[in-house]
Amino acid sequence: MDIKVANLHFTYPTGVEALRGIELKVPAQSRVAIVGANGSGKTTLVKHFNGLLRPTTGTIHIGDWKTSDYRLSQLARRVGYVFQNPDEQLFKPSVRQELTFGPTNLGFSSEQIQARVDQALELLELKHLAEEHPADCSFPWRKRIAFASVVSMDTPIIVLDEPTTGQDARSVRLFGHVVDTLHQAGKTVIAISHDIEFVADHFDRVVVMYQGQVLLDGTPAEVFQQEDLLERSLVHPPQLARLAHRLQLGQVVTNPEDFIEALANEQTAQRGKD
Ligand SMILES: Nc1ncnc2c1ncn2[C@@H]1O[C@H](COP(=O)(O)OP(=O)(O)OP(=O)(O)O)[C@@H](O)[C@H]1O
Repeated sequence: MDIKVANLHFTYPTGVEALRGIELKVPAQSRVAIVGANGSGKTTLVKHFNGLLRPTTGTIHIGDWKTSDYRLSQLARRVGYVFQNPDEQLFKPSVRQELTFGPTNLGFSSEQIQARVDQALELLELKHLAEEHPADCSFPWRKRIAFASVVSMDTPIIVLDEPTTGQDARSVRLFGHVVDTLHQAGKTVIAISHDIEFVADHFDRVVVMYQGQVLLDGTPAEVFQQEDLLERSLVHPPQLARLAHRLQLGQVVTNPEDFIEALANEQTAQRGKD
């Protein structure tokens, strides 16, 4: 299901002009990371996708739905939103009930609900906590529960706001695996993230925001070579990309395999010159 944002402006009641003319098209089954400095408008933008915020001017289409024509509860069928702070999201007395709430509200049959809840518990490795109260779990686990409670809704689009904050390396790897699995299942995953290695490893497209506008939009390789513009938006390319740049390897690399290949190519080229 495509997302189309046209000339989106949003001003908070306080007068802060948070979005200033956003144009964005996200085709179905995309993996898009939104990066940028604090206050650049990332959260304000994604909150428009599921109707948590409504445009001051401009339009958003989710598939054939213009969001301004639909209620929040209707948009929840198409866009699942995982809050940055899980405590804004979790309110049920057990993890299982938390995961059951969304699909129940969407009107799935009890068998479908059971299947979705079991899949989400399995995918996010939460089975052992199914009967626990979310409030008794630590912050990283509450974030994981919040993530699972949106996965269980089985929406075609999932938005993650800073998913890896506070997570250890193992959980970051798991979250990356979940992003890849959702993508393979045909879903669009959009993540706001300051974790640039996570972005480089699991997303095909990077949108850089700056002062309420889209500053850069492209593949990780295209975006990470724009060092000057990234500097302005306080985004640091992944360490490997910076190292490759310092070594003048002549291409943008974001993973170890590409780095080794680029280094080997460079050495071969050097030997050819000697
Ligand atoms: N509820 C609000 N009321 C008034 N102004 C707000 C509100 N939420 C955000 N803002 C302002 O809108 C601008 C964009 O904020 P937003 O949270 O969208 O940025 P962000 O890029 O997501 O930042 P962060 O990385 O810190 O989450 C900022 O100037 C922020 O102070």
